[in-house]
Amino acid sequence: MTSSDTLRVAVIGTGKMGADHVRRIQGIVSGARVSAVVDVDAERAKAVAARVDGCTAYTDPVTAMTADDVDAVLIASSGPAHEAALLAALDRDLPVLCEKPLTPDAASALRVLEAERKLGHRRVQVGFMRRYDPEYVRLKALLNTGQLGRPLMLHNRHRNAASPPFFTSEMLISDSVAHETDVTRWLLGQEITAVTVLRPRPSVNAPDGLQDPQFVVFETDGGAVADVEIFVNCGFGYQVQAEVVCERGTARIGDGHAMVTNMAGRWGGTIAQDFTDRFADAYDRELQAWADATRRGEVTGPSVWDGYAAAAVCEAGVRALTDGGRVEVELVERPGLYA
Ligand SMILES: NC(=O)C1=CN([C@@H]2O[C@H](COP(=O)(O)OP(=O)(O)OC[C@H]3O[C@@H](n4cnc5c(N)ncnc54)[C@H](O)[C@@H]3O)[C@@H](O)[C@H]2O)C=CC1
Ligand SMILES: O=C1[C@@H](O)[C@H](O)[C@@H](O)[C@H](O)[C@H]1O
Repeated sequence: MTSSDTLRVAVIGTGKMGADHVRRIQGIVSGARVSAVVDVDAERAKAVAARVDGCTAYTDPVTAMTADDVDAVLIASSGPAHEAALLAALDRDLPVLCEKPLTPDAASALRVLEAERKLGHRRVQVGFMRRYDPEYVRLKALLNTGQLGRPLMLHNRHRNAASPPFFTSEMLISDSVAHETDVTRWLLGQEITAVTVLRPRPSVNAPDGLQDPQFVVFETDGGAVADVEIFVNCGFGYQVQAEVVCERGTARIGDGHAMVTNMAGRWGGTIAQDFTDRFADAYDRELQAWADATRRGEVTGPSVWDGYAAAAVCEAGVRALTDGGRVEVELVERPGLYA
C-alpha cells in the first residue's frame, strides 16, 4: 500500500474493546476503515459487521488475514488467543496493533519476539495506550527535560469501580498492573528487576476469595523504586494516578481536576467510571498514531520487547503474590531489533 491508500483493518475479537475500536476506526480515526471483523462467537461478529459498510464477518482469524481487502490487523480477543493471531499475522508480514497483554506469559511472548526477530523488522505495536494519554505524555516530557533531576520513586494508584465476575487475584497483576509495568519502564526508562507483593486485608466489597487490594513494589535496574496500589473493587469509580518523586521535585498526574464545580455546600469534580471513559482520548490517539505509522510503513509504538518485558514482570508478580517474598525478573538479552 502507499501512504495515500486507506488502511483496511481486520479487527479480531469483537467484545468490549474490539467493538469500541471498530467504532473508533470508523468514526474517529482518519485514513483507516474496518474491512473485516472476527470472533469465535459468530453472532457477535455479524452484529458488529452489520454496522459497518463493506465489512465481512469471520470466525477464523487466519481466514480474515488472507482476505484481499485486509492490510493490517487489530487484535482485541482475550489474552490467551493473542499468540496464535500474532504468529499468523507475522507469518503474513501484516502490521498489527495488539491489545495488552501481548500474551499472558513470558514464554509465549518470547515466541512472538522470536518470530518478529526472524522476520527481521518490527511489525507489532502493543496496546499500552497510557503512552498516548495527554497527562502521561506531559509527565514523560517533563522527566525527559531533566529539570526535576533523577527519578527516585514512582507512586502509582490504579482503581476500578468493580471487577468482572471472572476476575482472579492473579489477574489484578497480569491484567491490571500490566499497565503499570509498562508505565514504570517507559516513564523511568529502566527495566524492572524484582517484584514484591503485599496483601492488605481484602475489602468487604471484594468478591469472596479475591485478594483485593494488593500493594506491588517494583525495583528497577536504575536504582528507583515504584509502587502500585491496585484496587479493583474500590466502588467509587475508575482512578489512575501517578506521582514521580525526583531529586529536585515531584510531578503528579491523574487528579482529574479538569473542571471543579461549587454547588449546594460542596465543591469538587467527577470521577470516570471506567477505562473507556478515562482513557477515551488515549485510545483515539493510539489508534490514529498506529494507522498513520502503518501507512508510512513504520512501527512507532510500544514494541514486542515492551510486551515481553511486561509479561515477564507480571509473571514474577504473580509468583510473588502466591509464594510471598521478593521475586527477581529474568529477561533474555535485548535483541538489536529493539535497541
Ligand atoms: N487497553 C485497555 O485499557 C484494555 C485492554 N483490554 C484488553 O483487550 C482485550 C479484549 O478485552 P475485552 O474486550 O474486555 O474482552 P471481551 O471478553 O469483551 O472480548 C473478547 C472477545 O474475543 C473473542 N475471542 C476469544 N477468542 C478468540 C479467538 N481465538 N478468535 C477471535 N475472537 C476470539 C471473544 O468471543 C470475545 O468476543 C484483552 O486483551 C484485554 O486485556 C481490555 C480492557 C481494557
Ligand atoms: O486493561 C484493563 C482491564 O483489562 C483491566 O482489567 C483493568 O483493571 C484496567 O484498568 C484496564 O485498563
